[in-house]
Amino acid sequence: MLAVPMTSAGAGTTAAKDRSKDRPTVAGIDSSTQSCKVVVRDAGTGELLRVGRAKHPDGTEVDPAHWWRALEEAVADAGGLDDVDAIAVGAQQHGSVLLDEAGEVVRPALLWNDGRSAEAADALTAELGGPGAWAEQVGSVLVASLTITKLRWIAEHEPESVARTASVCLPHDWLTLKLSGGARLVTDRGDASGTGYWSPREGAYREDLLHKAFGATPNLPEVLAPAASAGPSASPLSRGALLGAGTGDNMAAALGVGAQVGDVVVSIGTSGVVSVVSEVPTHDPSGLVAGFADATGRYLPLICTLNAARVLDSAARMLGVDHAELSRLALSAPAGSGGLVLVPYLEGERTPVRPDATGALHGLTLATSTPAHVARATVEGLLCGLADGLDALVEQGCRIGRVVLVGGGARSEAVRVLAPAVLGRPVVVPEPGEYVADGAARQAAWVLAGGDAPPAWSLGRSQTFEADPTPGVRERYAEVRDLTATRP
Ligand SMILES: Nc1ncnc2c1ncn2[C@@H]1O[C@H](COP(=O)(O)OP(=O)(O)O)[C@@H](O)[C@H]1O
Ligand SMILES: O=C(CO)[C@@H](O)[C@H](O)COP(=O)(O)O
Repeated sequence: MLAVPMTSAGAGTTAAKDRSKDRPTVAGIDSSTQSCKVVVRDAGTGELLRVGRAKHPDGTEVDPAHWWRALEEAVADAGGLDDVDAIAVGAQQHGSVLLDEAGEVVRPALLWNDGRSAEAADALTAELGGPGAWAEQVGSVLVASLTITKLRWIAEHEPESVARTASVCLPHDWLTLKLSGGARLVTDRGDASGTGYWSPREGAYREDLLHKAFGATPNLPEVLAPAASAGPSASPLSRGALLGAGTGDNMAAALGVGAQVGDVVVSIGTSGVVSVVSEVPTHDPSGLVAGFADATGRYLPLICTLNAARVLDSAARMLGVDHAELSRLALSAPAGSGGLVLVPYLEGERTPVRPDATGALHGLTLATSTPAHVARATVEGLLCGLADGLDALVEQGCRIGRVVLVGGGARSEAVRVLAPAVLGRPVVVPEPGEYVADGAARQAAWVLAGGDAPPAWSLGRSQTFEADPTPGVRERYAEVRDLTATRP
C-alpha cells in the first residue's frame, strides 16, 4: 500500500482551528510552475485539515515577487497558518534566483522551461570534455533546464547582473529565505542536485564548475540534512513555525506519495516526469536520465519532458472542448488512433533534447481527421514520451517496482485508463491531491518528530489501473517522433 494521506478537502476549506495543543499541525507549500498550493495537515496522522491555491503568472522568466504574492494568497485561501508548528516548501526545480548584497532580487528568475540557455548548455558541455564528464561529475548531462546553464547565459548577456550578484539560489530556497525573515539561505540535497554545480555522489558543491559558468563564485545556500530545521519562521505568515529545508517539487512528490526504493512516480504537471527512488546514484552519459538526489538521503534518477499537462490543455483548446470531453473523445477512438500520432514538442523538448522542435500530427487521413482521433493521439503521444522515459530508467539499471501517477494531468480519465496500456505496466493512481505540497508537509512533520525516516502517515485510497499493453502505439510513435519541423 502507498503511504498516501486519506482525506481530501476542497480549495479554501476552512476547518476550525480548534485542535488541542497535543496535536501539532504542519504546512506544506508547492510553488510549482503554474500555481502555488498550500496544505495544512495533522503532523501525527497526516489528516488533511485545509488547502489553499493561487495562480502564478505565465512565462518562463518570472520575478520571484510573484511567487511570494501567490504564496500569501494561497495561505489566505487555506485559512492562514497561525496554528502551524512547522512548514516546508517544495518548488519547481532549477530556476535561477540571483540576490544582491542586500538580499534583493537582481533580475527575474529564468525558469526550468526557459530554453534560451540551450547554446550555453552545449558550450559548457564541450568545455568540460563532453556529456560523459558532466554525468560523471554532477550526475546529469547539461540541458537548458539546469541552473548552471542559465548562469552562463546571464554571464554572457548581462555582465552587469553578475557584478551585482552576491548569492544564487533556487525558487524553494528563496521562499524559505523569505519565510525566515531573510535570516537563513538554505537548500536541500534534492534541489541542489538540479543545479549542475552540486555533486550527488560527493554530497558537495562544485564551486569550480559554478565559477566556470558564471565567472564568479557567489554565495550558495547551505545544504541541510533531510530532517534538519532552518530555524523558526520570522514571517508574519507563519511566525514561530519551524522551517524545514524544503526541496524540489519532484523530490517532494516522491515524499508525498510515500515512494519507497523502486517506486516510480509519473507526474503529469507542466512538466512530464518519470522518477524512481534509488539507493544508488546514476550517471547517464546519454543525458536522458538526470542523476538527482531525493529528499530522504537517497537518489531520484529522473527524466523530465517539457510538454505534459499543457499538451492536454492545448488539445482541448484546439478542439473547443473541456478536459472531461477531451477525455471522453479520446476513449471513444481506437487504440493507436488509426495511425494518427501527435508528437507533443509544443515548447521544444528537453528529453529527448530537441530545444528547437515543434509539435506535429502525423498520419492524417480522411478517417483519422476527427476530434476523437486527435484527442486519442494527444493522450497517447504524451504517454509515449513518458514511456520512453521509463525505458531509460530501466536501461540505467534502476530497480522498477510500482508506477504511481500524479499531477494535474492525472485528473484526466483518459490518461488514467491509457497509461497502463502505453507504459506496459499497472499504474497506481492515488485520489486527486496536492502531492508536492503533501511531501513538503511530511518533511515539516519529520522536522518536528525527528528520527531516521519521515513519519508514517495514514494510508490513502488509491486505484490500480491495468490494461493489455499496446506496443504498436509506441512503435508507431517511434517511427515519427523525430519528424518534426523546427521553430520558424
Ligand atoms: N481534468 C484534467 N484533465 C487534464 N488536465 C488537467 C485536468 N485538471 C487540471 N489539468 C491540468 O493540469 C495542469 C496543472 O497541473 P499541476 O500538476 O498542478 O501543474 P504544476 O505543478 O506544474 O503547476 C494544468 O495544465 C491543468 O490544465
Ligand atoms: O525541471 C523539472 C525537473 O527537472 C520540472 O519538473 C520542474 O521541477 C517543474 O515542475 P512542475 O511545475 O511541472 O511540477
